[in-house]
Amino acid sequence: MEADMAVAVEVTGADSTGAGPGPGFIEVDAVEKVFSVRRRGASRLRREKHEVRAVDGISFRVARGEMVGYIGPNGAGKSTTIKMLTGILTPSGGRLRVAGIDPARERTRLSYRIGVVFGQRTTLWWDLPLRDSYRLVHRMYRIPDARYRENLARCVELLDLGELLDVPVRQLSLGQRMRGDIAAALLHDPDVLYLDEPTIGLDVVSKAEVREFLRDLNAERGTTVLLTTHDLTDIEQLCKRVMVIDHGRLMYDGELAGLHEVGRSERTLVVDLERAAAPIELEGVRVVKVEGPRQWLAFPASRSAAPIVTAVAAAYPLVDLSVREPDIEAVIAKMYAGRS
Ligand SMILES: Nc1ncnc2c1ncn2[C@@H]1O[C@H](COP(=O)(O)OP(=O)(O)OP(=O)(O)O)[C@@H](O)[C@H]1O
Repeated sequence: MEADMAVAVEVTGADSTGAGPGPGFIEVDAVEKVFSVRRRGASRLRREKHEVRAVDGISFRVARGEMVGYIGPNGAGKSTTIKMLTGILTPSGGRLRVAGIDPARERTRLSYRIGVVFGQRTTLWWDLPLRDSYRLVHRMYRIPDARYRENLARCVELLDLGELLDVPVRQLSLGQRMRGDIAAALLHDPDVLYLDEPTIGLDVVSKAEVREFLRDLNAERGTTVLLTTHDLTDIEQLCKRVMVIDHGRLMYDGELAGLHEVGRSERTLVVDLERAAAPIELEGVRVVKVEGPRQWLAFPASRSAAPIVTAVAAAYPLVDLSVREPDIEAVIAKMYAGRS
């Protein structure tokens, strides 16, 4: 990890974020998950046993009513963490509690307190109309009739499901199905909602609708939300706090603004030259990309862009230029690049 990224690994203290050693609604202490896999070894004949440390000693606290983003690249360990928090997987080490319940030991009891939405899979019955799926959820969770009716009416209104209740799930669009899935996860009034890629594949309008609903749910009901996503706009619009996991380890736990802070270490000057040229060589400037006559020059954010612009303009005929602040994706990509 680069020196200027050091701030990224500082884990915030116990306070409004719920992080740190104090009690939390979700408590994760030095949790590990090691998978044993068999792969073909050098001999190609025998399969050798390997260990995959999917989650490698993670600790965090989430306070009741918090909405926290849980992000990281593919294979970082996000789903494995969520599966342990639902009780589907048993940790290899460490301690977990959700609403005071040990998920692996009391999975059924926990299921009444949590809701889970996987963006890439549906928990609804494919051939049944939405309404029938909800009736099954009603029975499965033994939701009192009045509460069920009230919750269903609220979800139908806020998620705009009225016209869809009698449509078989397989005929719903992805966005409609996602709204249907979110409703199914909330009919039993869970205290905690785990969302795994809730906006994946949705169009801009559907994404906005899902985000608005989640924001209202959190504000009105105080539902604790742990949100896994590759879409950082989800995080920007929903979560003050974000945790970044990579190679099974927590790399960052803090305010989203902190990630921007990290990113401010470097800015980019984009120059359009009159014609293509070799990468520009200037002290303290790094050429990150060249595309025909356009070059991207990264420089420390603490430096002014003016002398760089002057130097480039003196050496090359310039057509256009702009200075770009890093976006959050670039910041996170940089964090990962720094680690590897
Ligand atoms: N059942 C399993 N058996 C063996 N290895 C597994 C198993 N489940 C996950 N892994 C491995 O553990 C690591 C973490 O996987 P995980 O699915 O938790 O990552 P992720 O962050 O959710 O990734 P993605 O964003 O791609 O869903 C990966 O190397 C994965 O291959």
